[in-house]
This record gives sequence, structure tokens and C-alpha cells, in this order.
Amino acid sequence: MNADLSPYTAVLVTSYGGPNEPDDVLPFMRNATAGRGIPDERLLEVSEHYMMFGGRSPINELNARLLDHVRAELDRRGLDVPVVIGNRNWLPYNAETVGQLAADGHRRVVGMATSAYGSYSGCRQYREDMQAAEASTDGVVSIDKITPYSDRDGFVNANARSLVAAVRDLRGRIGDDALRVLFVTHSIPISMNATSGIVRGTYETQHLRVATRVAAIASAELGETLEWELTYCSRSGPPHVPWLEPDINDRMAEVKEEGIAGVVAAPIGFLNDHMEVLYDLDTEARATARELELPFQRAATVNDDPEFHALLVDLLLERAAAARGELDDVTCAAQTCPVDCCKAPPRHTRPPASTPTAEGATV
Ligand SMILES: CC1=C(CCC(=O)O)c2cc3nc(cc4[nH]c(cc5[nH]c(cc1n2)c(C)c5CCC(=O)O)c(CCC(=O)O)c4C)C(CCC(=O)O)=C3C
Ligand SMILES: [Fe+2]
Repeated sequence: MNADLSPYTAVLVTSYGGPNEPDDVLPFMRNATAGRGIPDERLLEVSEHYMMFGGRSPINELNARLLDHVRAELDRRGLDVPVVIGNRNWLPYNAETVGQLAADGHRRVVGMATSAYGSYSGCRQYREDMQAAEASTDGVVSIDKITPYSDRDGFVNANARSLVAAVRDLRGRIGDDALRVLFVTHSIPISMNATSGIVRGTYETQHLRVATRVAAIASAELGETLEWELTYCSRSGPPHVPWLEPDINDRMAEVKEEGIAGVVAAPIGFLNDHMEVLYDLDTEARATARELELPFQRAATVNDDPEFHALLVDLLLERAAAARGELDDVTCAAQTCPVDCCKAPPRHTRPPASTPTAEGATV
């Protein structure tokens, strides 16, 4: 790929954000749940997860590390552009970061999210936040976001490498006994799954495709056919709203009954060891495993994998080539999300704010 990022002069990485200290936790939680029908008990419960780790999520420093990796890869290709972070739910917010880009004279920016899959939460909501940030500059800055990248080799290979290492570690403990790979990702409401991925299939389908490929590559590398399934973590929302299942904890209990001697949890849904990984997998799922006396190994996330960093830079360059009109139609189409992709599911839709008219009616 041609090392030319024009017409873009800066890279915006957008992420979820997380609290840096105890006083941040509640306001962060309010941002994360604003208008989403998450019960207060869940809000308090999840706040406790953060408090267990000193009121601080590792996400911000892990993202900073990812930005360093991306800068280093751009540098290797002779590209010198600012790479900046903006978050949806915590400081620095996208609007602040993009405001600074505007002040620094940037007009066209290429954006990426720290989420590899298409869904409202993982893609469109980041796009909406980027659009709000553009608007806050009065449209001086325009941001083009790369599309979800879970199908790309760099992401799949990085996950396969982690899985191979984790299986080898677990084999060291359980020998040749039956082993099960539990791929794991963030659960989302069934309604959100249904509206995700016009081009690439539902959120669940996207994960199944990655899991299939990762398992095949790792199996070939290990010389054993890995048995695997897709599980979920971090379910929230009211109990009567259905979310994707099964939960990884429930499956661990069941596979133990089936005679499985050890599980590898492979978090293909996450890019780094933020709170979902640190609490939901490394704390909660590990505790479940201990209770079940089921040997448990967690595979690494892709954050520090050089092939993953190379992929990210390839994607930015591809987006730039598409913006310059240098990619053919088919490839260009893949660079832009269709208008209706990953729409907010019904429960996210709020009535438009009504505006009083001169006559006192509302429109
Ligand atoms: C698909 C997906 C990803 C992966 C893609 C991506 O990375 O974007 C993700 C990542 C993350 N989710 C995170 C944190 C939270 N997610 C919540 C709530 C929710 N997540 C959802 C989905 C996702 N979430 C959904 C459908 C909800 C329900 C409310 C809503 O419809 O939006 C809540 C509220 C409390 C609760 O209900 O659990 C919190 C605090 C953090 C930060 C971790 C840290 O601080 O280290 C990260 C990276
Ligand atoms: Fe989440």
C-alpha cells in the first residue's frame, strides 16, 4: 500500500474511555448508561468492579500504548502525522480532541475506533460521536472513519497467535485431556444484534467467522483440532430484555459436566485488557473456574501485536487511497458504511426533541 495519507493530515483514534480515579467512576458510569435503560443496581454493581481496581480502568493507558504503536508503524513508513485519542464516555472527549485538531489547522481527518466489529455500540455509535465532534467545529473538520476490520488477516492472525500460546500453556497443565476453547465477546441486546452489519452479517455472525478462522489457524499450528464455541460476557440491561447468550460462566459449568478438563478463554471481541477483560474474565470467570476446579487460561488481546498495528496503518492508508479516488468501486464501497448499517435498535430510539413554533405548537 502506497504510503500516502493525503488528503488526511491527522489520525483520530476513538474509544470508549474509562475512569482514571475513584471520583471519575460515577460520572463515567452516567455517561456510559445515559438514556440506555440500564437499571441503577447494575450501575452500582459495575461501579464496584472499577472500585475493586482503585477506581481506575487500564483502558486509557492501554489506548495510549496502542497510539504509540500506530505512530511507530506510521513512522516506519515515513509518515509523520499527529495520532490523537478522543473518547465517547470519558476525557478527552472526541469533541475536545477534534476541537484541538481544528485549532491546529486540520481539516480532513481519518478516524478509527478501538472496536473491530460492526454493531451499534461498536461502530455506529462511534460514528455518531465523531459526527457530533465535527459539528462542534462548525463543520471545519471532517472525519472519515474506517469500517470494522475483524475480517482482516492482521486481526485474525494476531488472535490466532494468542490462542496458540494460551493452548500451549494450558496443555502444560492438563496434558492431552479434553480442552475447549471459549471465544468470548461483549454481549449485546438481541435487538442490537439484529440491526448490526448490513454488509458483513450480524455481530454474532462476524464473531463466528473470526472464531472459525482463528481456530483453524491455531489448530494447524498446534497440530490438534481445537474444539471451540462462542460465548459472551458483560451482559447488562434489565433482565426481561434478551441479550446474546450463552454467558461464559454458564458454559464453563456445563462443559465441566461434559467432561472437559480445561478451558481457554479467547477474548476476540476486545482489543486490550480493559475492565471487561480484567473484571469479567480475569476476575469473575476465573473465580467460576476455580469453583468448578476447571483449569482456565486466558488468551492475550491483540493490543501489542505488530501484525495488528501494521493492519491498522494499512486500513488508514486504504481509506486515504479511497478518498483520493484511487481504489476501484468494489473496494471503495467497503470503505464506507452504508447509511442504514448498525442502526440503533428500537430501545435506543428516543423521540426527537420538539421545537416550539411561533404559534406555540410543536413540530
Ligand atoms: C459491543 C460492546 C463493546 C465492544 C466494542 C467497544 O469496545 O466499543 C463494549 C466495550 C466496552 N464497554 C465498556 C464499559 C461499559 N459498557 C457498558 C454497557 C454496554 N456495553 C455495550 C456493548 C459494548 N461495550 C452495551 C450494549 C451496553 C449497554 C448500554 C448501551 O447500550 O450502551 C457500561 C455500563 C454498565 C453496564 O451496563 O455494564 C460500561 C461501564 C468499556 C470500558 C471498559 C473500561 O473502562 O476499561 C468498553 C471498552
Ligand atoms: Fe460495554
